[in-house]
Amino acid sequence: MTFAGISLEHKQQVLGELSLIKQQFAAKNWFPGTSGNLSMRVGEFDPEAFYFAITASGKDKSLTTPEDFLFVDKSGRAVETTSLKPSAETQIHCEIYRLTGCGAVFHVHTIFNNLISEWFGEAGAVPAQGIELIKAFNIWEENAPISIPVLPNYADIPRIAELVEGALNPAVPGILLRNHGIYAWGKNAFEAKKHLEAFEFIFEYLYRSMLLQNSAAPLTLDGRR
Ligand SMILES: CSCCC(=O)C(=O)COP(=O)(O)O
Ligand SMILES: [Zn+2]
Repeated sequence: MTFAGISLEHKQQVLGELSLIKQQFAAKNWFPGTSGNLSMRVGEFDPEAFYFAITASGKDKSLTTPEDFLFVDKSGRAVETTSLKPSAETQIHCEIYRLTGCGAVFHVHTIFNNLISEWFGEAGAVPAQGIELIKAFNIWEENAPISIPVLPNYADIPRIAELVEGALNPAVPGILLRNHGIYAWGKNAFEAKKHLEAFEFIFEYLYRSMLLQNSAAPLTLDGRR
């Protein structure tokens, strides 16, 4: 046993899963300039005491090293002796776990999530409707509208973390930070990854559909403008 009765085998299984996902996201160029952070809970969820593995701060996340992750408690404090620093955005992960009881939280910066969060930043939410991939969020209603919250991108992370509770949309497992990136979560790493991929599809779809709507007059039936 290690901290809080968590077995070494369970810790290693979590680190293996996170490491694989980190490599998969890096292959999509989802960690430009050391941005992004990933976490996965270890052990059962208890709002009073939970633990998770999280990426160390400031690392090149396209590399795989023995110093990629560390374990923290519900306050974001390291629970084992380490020289590693947890992600600068650990407080946001803590708040998402506390409020949702989820099993994994993934954060990436992409061009599409930045552009869309900025475009709708003033409104405080991104509206989307009629996009098939909302089924990834377990929304099966035909043509259902969804609303993805956007929080301000304060430099002071605890200031952002305290806004998470008021912004959560129980139907939508994600929150955007304006002109910064997205946090997506799920009951486990598989689900959090599925949700993140669906969000990124939706952002690219919205971006391209806005471009199309603003492009030149539609073609006539014979292909001329
Ligand atoms: C280099 S991007 C600025 C920090 C950030 O937004 C991020 O996602 C990465 O921070 P971390 O401390 O998790 O490496
Ligand atoms: Zn970030």
